[in-house]
Amino acid sequence: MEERKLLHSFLAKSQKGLPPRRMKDSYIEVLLPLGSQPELREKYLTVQNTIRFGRILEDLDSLGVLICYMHTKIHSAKMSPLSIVTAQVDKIDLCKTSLGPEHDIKFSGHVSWVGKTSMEVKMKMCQLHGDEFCPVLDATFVMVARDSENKGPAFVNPLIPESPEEEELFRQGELNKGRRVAFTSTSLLKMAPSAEERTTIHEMFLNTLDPKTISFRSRVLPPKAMWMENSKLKSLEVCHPQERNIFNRIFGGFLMRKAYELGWATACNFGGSRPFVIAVDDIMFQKPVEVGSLLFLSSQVCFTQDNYMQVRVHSEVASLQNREHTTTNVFHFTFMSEKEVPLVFPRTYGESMLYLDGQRHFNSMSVPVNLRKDYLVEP
Ligand SMILES: CCCCCCCCCC(=O)SCCNC(=O)CCNC(=O)[C@H](O)C(C)(C)COP(=O)(O)OP(=O)(O)OC[C@H]1O[C@@H](n2cnc3c(N)ncnc32)[C@H](O)[C@@H]1OP(=O)(O)O
Repeated sequence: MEERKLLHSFLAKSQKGLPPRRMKDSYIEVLLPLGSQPELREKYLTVQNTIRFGRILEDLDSLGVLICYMHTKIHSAKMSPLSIVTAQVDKIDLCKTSLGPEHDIKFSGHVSWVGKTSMEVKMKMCQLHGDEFCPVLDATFVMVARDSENKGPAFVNPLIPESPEEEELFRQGELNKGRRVAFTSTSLLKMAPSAEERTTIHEMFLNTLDPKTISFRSRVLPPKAMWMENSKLKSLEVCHPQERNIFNRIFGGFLMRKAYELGWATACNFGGSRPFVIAVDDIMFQKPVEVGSLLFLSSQVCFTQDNYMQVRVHSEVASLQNREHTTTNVFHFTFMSEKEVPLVFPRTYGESMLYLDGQRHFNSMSVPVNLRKDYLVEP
C-alpha cells in the first residue's frame, strides 16, 4: 500500500483529461485449457464430473477487473494508479449447454459503457465442442474505479462507440443504469408492494389459515408446501489473508463462490434433487470485506414456481473484536430442479416481502423460463 500511495500523481483531475478509448481497446480473450491441461481440472471439478460454477464466478470477477485495467491503461506508467472494485453483478444468464470438464473454455469481454467513475463490462464464456466454441453464459458486471489507496472515487477514460452495434451496446448500458436506479427506488425496503403483489400475499395467507378454526392465528401448510423459515441454511467463513485481493480486501469472487455454494446447497435441500443454476442477478457489493473478518452467510428459498427456485443469500461481517454485524452483499440465484419443487410459504410480513422480492427477481430473467431445460452447471 505504501507503494500505491506514490501513484496518486497519475490520477486524472477530470474525465476530460483522459484519452477516450474504444471497445476494442479493452477486448480480451482468455483461454482456460481444461481440455488440453488436465491437471487444471481438479480445481474446477464437481463430484458429478461437471464444472464448479463457483469457480467460474471467481474467474469472471478477475476477468472483469482485468478488462477495466485494459480500458484505463496508462501506457507511460508501470502500475495503474486505479483500484478497480466490483460494485455489482448485474446479470449472468446461462445458455442451454452442458459444461463438461474435458473441454477448453474461452472467456472474452470488453467495457460496454462508462459513467464518470464506473464501467459496465460485458463478458462471454464459450466451451469447445468439436472444432467450435459454443456459448455457455453471458455476464454483465459493473466495476468502480477508486484512487490508488481505494479511499475515494477516480475518473475513468471516456468510451467512444465506433459502429451502430457498439452504439446500441452503449445505449443499453445507459438503460441498464436507469433500470438499476428504478429497481432500487421501487425496492420493498422503500415502497409498499403493488396492488397485485398485495393480493398475491393475501391469497397465500388465506391459503394457510386452518379452516377448522375461525382464527387468523392458526396456520397450516397446504399440501406440497414448506414454510420459508424452514428452507434456511447458514454458514460462517473466517476471511483468511489467502483470500485477499490486490487491495488487501477480501476477493469478491471468493465471496460469490461461498454464497453460491451455500445457495446451491439450500436449493438442493429444499428441492430434494440436483439443482442447476440458470441465472444470477443483482449482486451488490455494498461494503468491502476486511481480511480477518467473520463472514456470516444466510441463505433461503424465497420464491418457487414449477421446477424453479429463487434463492437469496445474505452476507454480513463482524470483526473478532467488534460484535456489530454489517451487511456486505445480497446475492440472488435462480435454480432449476430436476423435478417439481414444493411451494414456499411466507409466515411473517417480512418473509412476504422476501417472497415478492424473489418473484421480482425471477420475473426479471431475460430468457423465457420454458427454454431452460438440460443444464449441467453445479457448485
Ligand atoms: C489484474 C486482474 C486481476 C485482479 C483480480 C482482483 C479482483 C479484485 C476485485 C475485487 O475483489 S473487489 C472486492 C469486491 N467489491 C468490493 O469490496 C466493493 C465494495 N463496495 C464499495 O467499496 C462501494 O460500495 C463502491 C466503491 C462500489 C461504491 O461506493 P459509493 O457508493 O461510495 O460510490 P459513489 O456514490 O461514489 O459512486 C461511484 C460510482 O459507482 C457507481 N455505483 C455505486 N454503487 C453501484 C452499484 N451497486 N451498482 C452500479 N454502480 C454503482 C455510481 O453510480 C458511481 O458511478 P459514476 O461515477 O460513473 O456515476
